[in-house]
Formats: sequence, C-alpha cells, structure tokens
Amino acid sequence: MTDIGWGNLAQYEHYGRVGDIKEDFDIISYEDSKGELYSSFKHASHAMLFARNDTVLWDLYKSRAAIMMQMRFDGLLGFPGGLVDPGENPLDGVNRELEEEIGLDLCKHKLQNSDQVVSFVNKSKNLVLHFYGKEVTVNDFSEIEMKTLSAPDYGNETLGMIRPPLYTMGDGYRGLPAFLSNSYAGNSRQELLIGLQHFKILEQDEIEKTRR
Ligand SMILES: O=c1[nH]cnc2c1ncn2[C@H]1C[C@H](O)[C@@H](COP(=O)(O)OP(=O)(O)O)O1
Ligand SMILES: [Mn+2]
Ligand SMILES: [Mn+2]
Ligand SMILES: [Mn+2]
Repeated sequence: MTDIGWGNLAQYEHYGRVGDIKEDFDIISYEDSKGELYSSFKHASHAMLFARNDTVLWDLYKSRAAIMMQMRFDGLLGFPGGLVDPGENPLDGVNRELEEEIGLDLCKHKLQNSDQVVSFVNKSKNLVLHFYGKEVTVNDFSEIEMKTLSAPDYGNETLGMIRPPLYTMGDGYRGLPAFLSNSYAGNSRQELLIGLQHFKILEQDEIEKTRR
C-alpha cells in the first residue's frame, strides 16, 4: 500500500530501510569518521538528551532518567538529528538538526565534540552515523521537551517526543523490553543501549535482561 511512492525522497530512502542489523554497522573512531576515507560517504548525526531522575514509580519501578526520543515521519522510533549537509561537519549537522527538530536553544545546550559517544560506518550504504549524548538538568529537560511542540519540523519530520521506560515489569517484558521491540530508524535501538550504558543509566546486567 503506497500513497505516491518515494518522490524526491527516493535519493535518501535507502538510508532508512528497516531491517538493518547491528552487524551492518561497524564502530569507527570519531577522528577516522571525519577523515578522507569517509569523506565521500553520507553522514548523519543524532543525539540523546537526557536528565537523571531518582523517582520511583508506584514504589516499584526506578525511572532512572528521562531520555528524549521521537516518533518519526516514517513511523520508526529514533533520536532527534539527521543528515549532515554537504560541506557541514557532523557536529554542526547535529546542532542544526536539533534546532530544526526539537527547537533546541543552542545558546544554552549546543553540543560539543566532547559530547560524541560513538560513530559507526555502514559500508553497504556508504553511510556514517554519529551519536552524541548530553546530560541536562531535570528542569532543562522539561523546558526542552515543552519547546519541541513549536519546533520547525514538529508535525512533519518529528511526530512527537517520547521517553523510553527504563525498567522491566513483573512479566519480564513490559517496560523497556516492550519498548525495544518497536521498529527503529538506522541503528538507533543500538545507540539507545549504548547511551544507557555509556552514561551508566543502566548497568550491563540490566541491559542484558532486556535482550529477548
Ligand atoms: O536516531 C537515529 N540514529 C541513527 N541513525 C538514524 C536515526 N534516525 C534515523 N537514522 C538513519 C536513517 C535515516 O534515513 C538517516 C538520516 O536520518 P534522518 O533523521 O531521517 O535525517 P533528516 O532528519 O531527514 O535529515 O539516518
Ligand atoms: Mn535534515
Ligand atoms: Mn531533520
Ligand atoms: Mn531526523
């Protein structure tokens, strides 16, 4: 069932095909990713903004942190961010995309190179993915989240912000495992798990528990 095919999105659609497995993405150093070897590749940069919080829901489930993800125009979950424009570097790309997609106030929350968490290359797609992460305060997170409703790309590229549940409920499925069973854009599912571990929001054994 297609509406009108891909139109002018046809040149990009192969970057976002569902079904990429994590083995399709090799980790590369940030420095290498910006070098000559990948200068002809398409680059995309996405970011995980988060705020730790120690609330416990119903005296049962630790919230741990508010993480900002989004429902995208293609029906897949992902992080705010996007394709790096020709002549742009990956960091400028992610800051521009965050301003477009969530209305991020770059005077307050501009990402720095030191916020890069991991970069990947998908050789079959000539695609390099950069993943950034930045911790903000609970108040700042709420302020950023409320501003997303008036972001330029809200309602077209970005169809709503979501906070993944970071706990596993009594049946061992509902909560984070259920969230992880959704469809994700690019390798954003893997980026979420990497981000949770990198920032010690979840310990490795807790992440293992969510693998099904
Ligand atoms: O959150 C993500 N993490 C890693 N890769 C992602 C993520 N979201 C999408 N992608 C892949 C698949 C997409 O086709 C390309 C480009 O990203 P996208 O956000 O769609 O680009 P624009 O915002 O339209 O510039 O990256
Ligand atoms: Mn874009
Ligand atoms: Mn975008
Ligand atoms: Mn995007």
